[in-house]
Amino acid sequence: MNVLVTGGAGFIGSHVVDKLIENGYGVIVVDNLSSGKVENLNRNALFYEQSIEDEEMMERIFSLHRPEYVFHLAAQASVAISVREPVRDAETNIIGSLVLLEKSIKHGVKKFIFSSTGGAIYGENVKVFPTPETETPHPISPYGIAKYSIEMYLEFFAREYGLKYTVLRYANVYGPRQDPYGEAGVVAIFTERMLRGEEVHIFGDGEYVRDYVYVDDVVRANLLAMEKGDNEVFNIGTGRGTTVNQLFKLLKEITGYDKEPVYKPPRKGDVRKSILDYTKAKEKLGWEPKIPLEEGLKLTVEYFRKTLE
Ligand SMILES: O=c1ccn([C@@H]2O[C@H](COP(=O)(O)OP(=O)(O)O[C@H]3O[C@H](CO)[C@H](O)[C@H](O)[C@H]3O)[C@@H](O)[C@H]2O)c(=O)[nH]1
Repeated sequence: MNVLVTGGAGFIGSHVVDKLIENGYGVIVVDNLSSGKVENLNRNALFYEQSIEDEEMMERIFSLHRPEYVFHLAAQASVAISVREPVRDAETNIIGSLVLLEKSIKHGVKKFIFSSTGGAIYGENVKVFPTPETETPHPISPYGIAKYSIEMYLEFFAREYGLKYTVLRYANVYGPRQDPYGEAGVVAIFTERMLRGEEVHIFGDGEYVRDYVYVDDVVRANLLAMEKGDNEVFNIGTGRGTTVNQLFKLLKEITGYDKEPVYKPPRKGDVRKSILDYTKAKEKLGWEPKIPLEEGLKLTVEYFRKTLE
């Protein structure tokens, strides 16, 4: 059976591809390598270096390979870039997603599994932690706005054309292959800098709380969504909050880093706290996180050590 993974050369997408191939699926990857890397690509996947906005090419790929499932992970993934360049963000995250949705309907895709954001969708005025899906989204960045728009488009396409979908709202995903050079992905950034013996910067007082979820757990949620959770939205997080200061300490111990952090002014637009309630995913997808933070960080450090050798 053929499945399509957009963003399959990226951090999370490439892990989804690996698992699908391990399970015997024929995997077609569409990735324009804007942030994805060829090294991440599974050699048993069929690869198109292609932007999802390219309607003609998407038509060709869908009619040639007839994917039964679409895992949509291609995105302009930086919140900061979305603030600076909302048009570019919308071209990929809104228009690109719409092209895929149209093709999915036209070619009879069985299910569309959409990677959304838990971190950027609920906004600043949340009162309940861990936050459940019943909290009304109030995205405060073009990135969050685009992700939420696609969630609403999915609802529309389901009602109007019977498209089946599942939305997965991720917490802060970390693990092997996360890019340590971007502006986001604090675990990758800290790990790389500590292993190189470089300065580590903490923005603000370091008391900003996030919910860090290991990439393998996120992959499992994607595969479970093939069978379950039709036309529903799920938080994929751990329900556990960790401050940047705590994260620094944990990684310092694992890597053997011997310097103190350097505190910098707070980063614009950072929410103080984000923790996701995953009760619904547990009940309806049979999903729960399996890798505790300490273990996931060890696995991540091991990976980064190897890439530096
Ligand atoms: O060098 C750094 C980098 C980050 N941070 C802090 O670490 C925390 C986490 O920052 P990230 O950039 O890793 O992630 P965000 O919480 O900003 O999350 C955003 O980036 C994520 C990427 O990992 C996801 O895309 C998520 O949906 C989106 O909201 C923040 O308090 C940030 O200020 C530092 O102190 N120093």
